Amino acid sequence: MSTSSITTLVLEDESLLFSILSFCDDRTSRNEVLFLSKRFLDLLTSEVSFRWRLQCLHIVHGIYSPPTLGLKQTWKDIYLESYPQRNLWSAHKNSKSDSESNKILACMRLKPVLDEPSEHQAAPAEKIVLPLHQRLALIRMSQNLKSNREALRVLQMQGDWFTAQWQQEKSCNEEADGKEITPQEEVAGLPSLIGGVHSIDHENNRVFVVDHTKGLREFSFDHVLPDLSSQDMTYETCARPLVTNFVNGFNSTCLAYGQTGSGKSHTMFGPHDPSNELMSFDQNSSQWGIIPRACYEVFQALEYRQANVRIEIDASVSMSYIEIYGESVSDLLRERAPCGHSKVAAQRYVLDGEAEKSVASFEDTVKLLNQGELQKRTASTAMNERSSRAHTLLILTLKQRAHTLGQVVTSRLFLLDLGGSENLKKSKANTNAQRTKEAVNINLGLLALKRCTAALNSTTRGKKSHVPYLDSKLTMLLSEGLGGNSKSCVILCAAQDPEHAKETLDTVAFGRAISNVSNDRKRSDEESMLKHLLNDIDMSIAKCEENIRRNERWETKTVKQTNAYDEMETKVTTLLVGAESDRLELEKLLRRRAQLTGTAIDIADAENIVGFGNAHSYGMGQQMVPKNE
Ligand SMILES: Nc1ncnc2c1ncn2[C@@H]1O[C@H](COP(=O)(O)OP(=O)(O)OP(=O)(O)O)[C@@H](O)[C@H]1O
Repeated sequence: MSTSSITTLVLEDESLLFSILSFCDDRTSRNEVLFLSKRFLDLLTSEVSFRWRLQCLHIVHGIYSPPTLGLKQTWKDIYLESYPQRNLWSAHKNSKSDSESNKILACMRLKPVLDEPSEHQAAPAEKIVLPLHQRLALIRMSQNLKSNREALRVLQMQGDWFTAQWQQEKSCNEEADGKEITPQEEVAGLPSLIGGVHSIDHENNRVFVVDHTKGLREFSFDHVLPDLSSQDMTYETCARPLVTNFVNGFNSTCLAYGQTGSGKSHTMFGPHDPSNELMSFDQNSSQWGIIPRACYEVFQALEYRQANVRIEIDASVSMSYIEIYGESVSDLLRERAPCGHSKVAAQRYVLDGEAEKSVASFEDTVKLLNQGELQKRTASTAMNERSSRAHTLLILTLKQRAHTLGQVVTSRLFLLDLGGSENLKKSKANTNAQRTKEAVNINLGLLALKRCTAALNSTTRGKKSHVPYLDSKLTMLLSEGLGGNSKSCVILCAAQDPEHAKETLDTVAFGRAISNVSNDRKRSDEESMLKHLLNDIDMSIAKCEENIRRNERWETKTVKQTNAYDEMETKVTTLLVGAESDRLELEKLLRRRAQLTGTAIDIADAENIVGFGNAHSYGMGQQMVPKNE
């Protein structure tokens, strides 16, 4: 019997063995069957069996599952996640598999500490004195102690807190020198820690960071990768579930966040070879980053499916490779040509798939990746020899049509290498106008990203807050991955070195905020990717209209002026006032909506849109026909 038929048997009729039992009449054979059934049941709950079941789901139902396991993953976990999706490709739809809320995964990857200080390293960090309660917490954690009392005893034994010995030494020194110890000297004498990553608890995925202002702080993530995690482990843990999701017809987003030089490009693309500008994906595949690995796996999965899977699914892949530099979005596959016919319409051009190039194999994607690589803005700074000077977004689009389903299912995989947040002094970008402009553009995009994350986590009067996706091109393009309909993972890249403590703390704090955001994972079918953005604008328009209705009122003014015959006359003018700022906001939103939908309205044409020229309901500062007194 083949593996797939065994698995089908296992899946579809687990009670078969029990039916066999009921047929056994003599005692010996009954015992034998009981023994066999126990072994069979052991097998059923073993990891091997779950692997078989996944194979069966793939072959019979066309549900793709990864070929290998990630960090702390089991086949059972993957099976339990995949099984509810078994009707994805059938005409009979399972609503649970079609829409599901899931939180954004946050994974932390720490750059290994350099043995020798590099020439780009900043000044050494100051020492930080921790408050007593944090110091006790640290001892409790490192020595697995249950109470503060036990931790205090350890601290006293270590003799490095306010022990009798320390107090004695202090007073002796004071007497000998005949002078009082200043508060600064007192602090210097206390046990202290240097800032940065203090320790990592891999078992429970926790990171402890020491910061100047806040002392010791603890952060928990979905995964904290080991210090020397390989590219392979990073991919398996952070990106492979997203690729699986993408092949099964859902949108996925993976982005690398962190300060400059913390390893984002290393994680997303792989190490850069200075002797060869082009990435050589045919060699040294162990060093490939997430992007080449994801492209490779997608084509492998499609090939396997074509050869082995019973459901017939036609699939085509295309790729866009985009650079976001401030408010301009350019196409790396078209020699950095601006996307769209205007700056404002750029994101529409990208989200509508107009920057896509079709790719038939992994080799095709490598060619395009290399083409884009040559166009990227990179430069040497004091923090990174080859620093990305813009945000880079790669979008894989997969269009699939299962013969059983009829309709086309479109899924997108967004892979983003964000520009690094940068302290201008540290990176010495402030000495060069161009570098400064680049850093400011990067930081502005990241700031907008943080604002969106904060809004996604907050509520006003029990309702979800407005998310300012429209504040920057970066957040507009990322709206699917942040609070949209995509399965998302953020890789938090950070340096462990003490001089980067503040930036590391900033990265982990962002990670904590983003990991509280939930996305509503849905199949996008042929829906426009813009729907999400448009919904957001429509909500804002509705809010503005409500404010206008509530606050706007007619105000009558008496104005004295000379008429055409040089005579003084008094005119009564009636104006709509009270919602001027909402009116301006409404105008802005209507413009944005028009740009996104491609209906290039001129605001003069907006007369027909509610709120413009409709004096009964709104009428922006409209003057009524003056009446002579
Ligand atoms: N996990 C790692 N293992 C080994 N080397 C690493 C790792 N992470 C980063 N590096 C090295 O550190 C240097 C800086 O990394 P990288 O260029 O990826 O940083 P970045 O975060 O993309 O910076 P920027 O935002 O300035 O572009 C590179 O030489 C890279 O090879």
